[in-house]
Amino acid sequence: MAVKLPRKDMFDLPEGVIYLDGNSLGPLPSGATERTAEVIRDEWGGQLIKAWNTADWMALPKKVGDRIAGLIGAPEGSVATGDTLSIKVYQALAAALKMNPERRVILSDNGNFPSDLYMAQGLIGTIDKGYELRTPAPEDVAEAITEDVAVVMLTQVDYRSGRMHDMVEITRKAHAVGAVMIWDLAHSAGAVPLDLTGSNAEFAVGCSYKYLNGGPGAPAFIYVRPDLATTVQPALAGWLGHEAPFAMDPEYRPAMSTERMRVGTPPIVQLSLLDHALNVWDGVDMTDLRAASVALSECFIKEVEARCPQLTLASPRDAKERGSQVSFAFEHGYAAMQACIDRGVIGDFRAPNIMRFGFTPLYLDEADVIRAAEIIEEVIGKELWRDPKYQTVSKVT
Ligand SMILES: Cc1ncc(COP(=O)(O)O)c(C=O)c1O
Ligand SMILES: Nc1c(O)cccc1C(=O)C[C@H](N)C(=O)O
Repeated sequence: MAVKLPRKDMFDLPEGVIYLDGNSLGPLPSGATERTAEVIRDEWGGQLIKAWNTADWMALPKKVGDRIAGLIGAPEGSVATGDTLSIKVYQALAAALKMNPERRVILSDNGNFPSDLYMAQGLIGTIDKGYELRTPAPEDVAEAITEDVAVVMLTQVDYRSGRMHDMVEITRKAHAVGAVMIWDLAHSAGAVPLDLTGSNAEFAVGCSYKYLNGGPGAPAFIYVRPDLATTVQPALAGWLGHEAPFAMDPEYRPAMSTERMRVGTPPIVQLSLLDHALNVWDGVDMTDLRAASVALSECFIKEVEARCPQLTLASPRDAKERGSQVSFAFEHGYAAMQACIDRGVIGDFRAPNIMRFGFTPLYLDEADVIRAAEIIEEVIGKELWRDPKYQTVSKVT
């Protein structure tokens, strides 16, 4: 049975904070501290190296991958976890290029997260076979899927604007010209309903520290379409992707499953925390979540636009074209965001002028959104952002 949203009691949020940054780093799920302490004390401390077997640590990446699969419309056994998202982007891209050896074009868009583009640039430099990375504007991507494209690699929900690509339609276009499709779901997993199986995409990747609330540095995931799981060639051929890691075979023989996308030792403490964090999704219907996310975002846009004519909506106005975040452009966005944070409304800033707010119906309701809009109105209307203390830009924005 679907549970009612929000589930605020399932998170340990600080008093007096309206958290609109779960799209960058999800908050601490209740009980996660205790679960993590238990893993450290009882499993690592008490069982030492035996815990790989006695606590079944080695099975944890797959267990967590199966739970994530359930949230992204993928079958059991199709998702491997570990490493960072940047690494998983590299792995997916390297494998995808091998599937299309005659072509030399990687198509992405110029709104993609820089690390995805850097990974492509780095890989191209390493292979050194004349590959080209094309990055048209997001709205021109569909048109740019031409017969010379080897791989289309896109982030479904744009990290800055929240603009959402049509996963089914773009994948269909990619396949129509014989290109391989990779989706980065960093800003989608746990934010919008997904049907990876239905999309027919070959690969998807994502992180678990945003809407999945796995904590800073939580492991990433990679989906491989099941029919490719035993043929895809992992470029990062680590020992834990080997069919029999403890055979200590000097020859690499990939596992006959998606587990071949594993590389090295899994981060057990962080995976255990993520496994615990995923409990909040039990019984959540993603259609209900989406409906609540749209309602919160629409309410926020309406309230902020009515109160702050100085801000310009930088996200699509049509909810169908947006993920679960809303961005506003404002020349003094950095300072204004610091002033909001000081008053308990936590969003973030993305250069050059974007104030970014994430909507996570697991722990937000309409009253939070209206209160946040009131505080933003105060900051903008009274020009509180002019205070000199908000002008120094921190290392992490
Ligand atoms: C779309 C997207 N891709 C890649 C990354 C990089 O992820 P990581 O730092 O985990 O490698 C991020 C976030 O930082 C992201 O939002
Ligand atoms: N991964 C991050 C980090 O290590 C520090 C600060 C922010 C992040 C983020 O995830 C940024 C995020 N991908 C974004 O959309 O901007």
